[in-house]
Order: sequence, then structure tokens, then C-alpha cells
Amino acid sequence: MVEKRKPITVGEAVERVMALVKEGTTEQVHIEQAFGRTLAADIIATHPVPPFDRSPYDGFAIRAEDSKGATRENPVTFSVTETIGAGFVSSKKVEAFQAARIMTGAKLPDECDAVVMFELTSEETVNGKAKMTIKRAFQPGDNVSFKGEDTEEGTVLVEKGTVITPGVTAVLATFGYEFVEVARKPVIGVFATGTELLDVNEELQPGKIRNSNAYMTAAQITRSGAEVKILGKLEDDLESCYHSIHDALSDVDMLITTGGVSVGDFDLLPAVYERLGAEVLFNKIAMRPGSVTTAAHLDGKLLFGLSGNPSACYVGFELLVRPVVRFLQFDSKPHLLKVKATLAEDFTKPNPFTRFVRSKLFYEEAGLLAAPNGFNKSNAVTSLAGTDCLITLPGGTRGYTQGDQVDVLLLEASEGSKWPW
Ligand SMILES: Nc1nc2c(c(=O)[nH]1)N[C@H]1C(S)=C(S)[C@@H](COP(=O)(O)OP(=O)(O)OC[C@H]3O[C@@H](n4cnc5c(N)ncnc54)[C@H](O)[C@@H]3O)O[C@H]1N2
Ligand code: MOO
Ligand SMILES: [Mg+2]
Repeated sequence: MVEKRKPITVGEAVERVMALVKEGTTEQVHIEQAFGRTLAADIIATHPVPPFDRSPYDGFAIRAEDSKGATRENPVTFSVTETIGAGFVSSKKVEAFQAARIMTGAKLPDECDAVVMFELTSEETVNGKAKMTIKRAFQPGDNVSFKGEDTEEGTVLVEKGTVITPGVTAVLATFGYEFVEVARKPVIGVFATGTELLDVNEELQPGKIRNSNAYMTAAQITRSGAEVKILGKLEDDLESCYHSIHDALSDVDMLITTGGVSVGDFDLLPAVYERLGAEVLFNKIAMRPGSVTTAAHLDGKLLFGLSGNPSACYVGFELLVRPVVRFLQFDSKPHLLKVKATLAEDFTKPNPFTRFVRSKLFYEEAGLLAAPNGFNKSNAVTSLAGTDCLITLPGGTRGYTQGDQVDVLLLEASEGSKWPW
């Protein structure tokens, strides 16, 4: 008699896994390697930006009071004291009716409080002395880029757990972070199990298929922010499976296997877990695809037995492994982002289990639409190529029709959700 497994809800399965995850660890990386990593500490402004009052234009720095009453009919002329390029500071005091030639980004002389751009001035040389004339008045503060106008010292600019984007990188450089404290990426090993598996460079043979799961899962691991170790494929043989998995565990933080978790004669993962002495957290989830998704733990390490069926493997990773990686990256929203979308076509298949339909999002004026993306069985592989979201249909319903509002989990969003279940 085949063993009868008791399905638990997706939320319960995710909870059991997350309950075992400890706080992430950190490391320092050079700013040039920081892109895409996750901040392990808040970034606080260590000085105001800009750090001094500066000119936003190429022009003349003046004392606004001297320009009072300047008009087309009554222009006001200033003597030019010197030229201040960006990176330099004034060397001469700007007195009444004097102006300093100043370039964009240069620090304003202390006595000046306005800048006149070149286009609004006329210049001449009188007796060898540079003069500048304006035909309108300026107020204190006109055309000044003020100290601290971008940010004040002490402001929390980017929070721990944020992925380092090009914009975050600019902030890091602004405040002198040559080295950045980031979350250490967990190393996740991947074994694909199955005697039917060929390598990616092998010709097809009768009864065999190429191993797509290992590469797909590796890409998902990378997308989630972890480091991948592709460990190869394993034959459906208990001895070699056990030894390979046992030995690999010491080299990784987590281990993923694909295939061999159902109830077939050559589904050996349940026996491997038993022989390892690993505690199985669950081996059946009330979801489709991926109902056979299994998780176990041994000596503080998680082992994920993802389904061999490609779509089920894909979904199992995104729902159960991704949040672990994100949590270890200090992400306060480690789960897939859940949004509402309009179902773009009928999906009438009833199912007792929660269904995760591989789908594609469309952005229209009326809002978000989601359409199932082709062949949608658990063993589908080609429909994964165009998948960017999972339509989530609760089990126990009679099916859904076009126009229904449905929950959608986004696979490519830069932000996740706290708890979508
Ligand atoms: N009697 C029952 N049979 C099955 C049940 C069940 O409840 N009772 N569950 C079905 C469901 S649901 C799924 S999902 C699959 C899960 O199977 P396994 O996780 O044990 O995976 P395998 O048997 O090893 O392979 C399944 C399928 O996937 C192909 N595969 C495996 N590895 C790869 C790979 N690396 N790349 C591409 N394709 C792969 C494999 O050739 C099989 O076709 O079990 C059902 N059966
Ligand atoms: O786990 Mo299977 O993918 O439910 O279809
Ligand atoms: Mg099987």
C-alpha cells in the first residue's frame, strides 16, 4: 500500500520553513561589487548634501542687495573679482557692486547670496578691468543650490534590507562608502535526480530527457539573491543518492533536490531523508502544481525536495525557497508581491487545491490583466519561458471566468510582500 500523505496549506508549509530560518549574516564588499547585493545596515547621511551653498549655473555670484532697482532702463554694473571653478573656493572678498565669475558646482563666496546666469548679463572690459551688467533685480537665494537642500545630516536614506540599485550606489559613493556591509549570500546546492536525465549538451535518446530543472532552479536561486552550486545529476539509486547528498551538505547552506519526492518506486528522497536522520517538515501541500514539494531539516540546514515536474519545481522554489533567501538578505517583505488583476480569459478547471497558474501580466489603461500562459500542466516546461506571475486561485471553487478579479503573485517585482497567505 502506498503511503497516504496529509496535505497542509501553503501558508502552513511556508510558516514551518520560515520558523527554522535564523538571522542572516553579513560581509563587506567593495562598492564596485555592491550592485545587486542587499544592504545589511541603514545608510544614514553623514553630512548635508550639498555640503556647502553652491552655484547651479555658470554665471556670476552677487550680493542680491546690490541688484536692487536694476531695470532695462537703469542697469547695474559690477566689477568682476575673480573666476571660481568647481572644486575651488573664493580667494577675494566680494564687496558692494562686485561679482565673482562662478561655475556650476562651485562654492558660493560667503558674502554672496544670489547667482546670475551668463545669459542674463552683458560683459565688457573697461581700462583692463572686467565688468558685468544686469538689467533686473535678484532676491537673496535666487539660483542658489543650498547646503542640505538634497538631504540633511542624520537622515536615514536607505534602509537595511534594500537591494543595491544604481541609485543606492550613488548614495553610497556620496557618503564615502568604499566598502559596504551587505548580507552574505547563502550558498544553495542543486542536485537533479532521475536516471532519465541527460546533460544539456547530450543528444536525445529513447526514454530520456534533458535536465532542465537544475539550470532553471540555478537561475531562480540567482534571481532570489543567493549563490548557486550546481552539483550535477543523480541516478535513481539509493546508495549513491544518499552519499552524494550527505557529502554535499557540508559545502552548502541549503540543499535543493529536484525529482524523486513522490510515491514512485524510484522516488528515493523520502528514504534519503530517513537515512540522513533529517526531520521532514511536510511532504504534501494543498497546491497545484507542486503538491509533492517536501522540506526537511538536518543540523540547522534546510533541504528542499522540489518536484521533478518543471512547473511544479518552479512554483515550489518561488513559494518556499525564495522567502528564505530574501529573509536571510534582511528583506522585511520576503514573499512574492501579491496584487489584484483582472483575469484575461476563462479558467474553468475546478480543483480542490490552491492553484498557481503560470501567467503573464499585461498593463492596460483600465489596470492590470493577467492571462494564463499556455500549456498549464504540472509537467509543462515551455510555458515557463513567458511566465512573469502566478495567478493564485483558491481551491474548492468551480473555476473562474474572464473579468474576475484574482490574486496574482509577481515574480519579477523589486519589492515583495510581508505575508501573502
Ligand atoms: N501515484 C501517484 N503518482 C504521482 C503523484 C501522486 O500523488 N501519486 N504525484 C504526481 C505529482 S503531482 C507530481 S508533481 C509528480 C512528482 O514527481 P517527483 O517529484 O517524484 O519527480 P520525478 O518522478 O523524479 O519526475 C517527475 C517528472 O519530472 C521529470 N523530471 C524530473 N527531473 C527533471 C529535470 N531535472 N528536468 C526536467 N524534467 C525532469 C521526470 O522525467 C518526470 O516526467 O509525481 C506525480 N505522480
Ligand atoms: O505536485 Mo504535482 O505538480 O501537484 O502536480
Ligand atoms: Mg516521481
